[in-house]
Amino acid sequence: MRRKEHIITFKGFTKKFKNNVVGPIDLAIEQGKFVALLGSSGSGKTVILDSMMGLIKKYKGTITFAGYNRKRAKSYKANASLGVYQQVDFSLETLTCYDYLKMRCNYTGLKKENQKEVLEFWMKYFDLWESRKKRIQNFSLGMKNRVNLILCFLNNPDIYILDEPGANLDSMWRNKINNLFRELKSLNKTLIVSSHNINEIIDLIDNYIVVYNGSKIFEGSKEELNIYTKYKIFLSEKFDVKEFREFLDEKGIRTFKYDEEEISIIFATKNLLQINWSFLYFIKKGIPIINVTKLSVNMESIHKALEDQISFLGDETGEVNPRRKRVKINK
Ligand SMILES: Nc1ncnc2c1ncn2[C@@H]1O[C@H](COP(=O)(O)OP(=O)(O)OP(=O)(O)O)[C@@H](O)[C@H]1O
Repeated sequence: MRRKEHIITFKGFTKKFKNNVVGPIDLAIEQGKFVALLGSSGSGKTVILDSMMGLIKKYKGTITFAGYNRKRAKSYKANASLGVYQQVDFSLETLTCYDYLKMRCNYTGLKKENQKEVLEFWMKYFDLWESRKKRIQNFSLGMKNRVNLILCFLNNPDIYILDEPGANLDSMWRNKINNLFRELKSLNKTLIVSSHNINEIIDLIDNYIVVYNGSKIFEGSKEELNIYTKYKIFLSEKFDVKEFREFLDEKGIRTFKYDEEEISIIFATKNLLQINWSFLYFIKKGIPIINVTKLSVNMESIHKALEDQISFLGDETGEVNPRRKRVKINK
């Protein structure tokens, strides 16, 4: 069997702040995998990502990134294979889009003779070529976000770190980015995406890392996370809810809220194929299906999926020692 190659590792990583601590955290990210780093606001995602990128240097433990120890001076060399997406605020940026991106090309070490071709390709891809002579500060939020996205592709990196990539983008752009991610996957690139909401790319994710109050509470695959996808199905007429629930129950599919007024019911599946059972049921009954909506996977559903595996020290009332807010790691 091929040995797993870990392109990023955290060993005993601990970052202390005055009133808080992130860690200790151990992580191992395999080359070619897409990893979602999930956690509610303030759980530690940015601290983890900034440390991964080498922006935070003072911490306990060891981080290796593309073969470099992040604490070593030469670790900046690892950034040649790194593409980062963060929401940069361009409100004070007086350069035109083209000039700004050209300047950023110089930082990435992209050869001068290749810069024009690369810039033209990505600006056309993200539909900014026509606006290349306009100042970025006057761009719409969506356009600024696309400039941010271009930044992470300029140096054709092997590792991508993206912090909330779907924000301020409409569905057309999110689909386009999804296709781009699919291509990156086929090229064996590694991608770490941090998000509150992972709906758009859920099908592309191999592994999940979930953090809570500065601790890692889960690291593993979607199957291990035991997360299911919820669907809401709308019917054209009333049906025997009890019988429908029993039918799905037999197939191992959980059902949730029935809304009598809109005649809809929510059910949850572990794989896409299971949806067909509900279609089959209503087709057999001759009840027309009006619509089926995929509901979002949010932090609430992730915490629910982990409920059985974790026991929180402290409670909702906040009676936790803020300096050592810990949860048991169950892996
Ligand atoms: N420079 C800092 N000084 C003091 N505390 C900090 C600092 N940076 C982060 N923290 C604390 O560390 C914890 C983790 O913060 P972090 O920004 O990593 O959360 P996050 O998961 O990225 O949240 P969000 O989704 O809102 O961006 C928080 O309690 C935060 O207050």
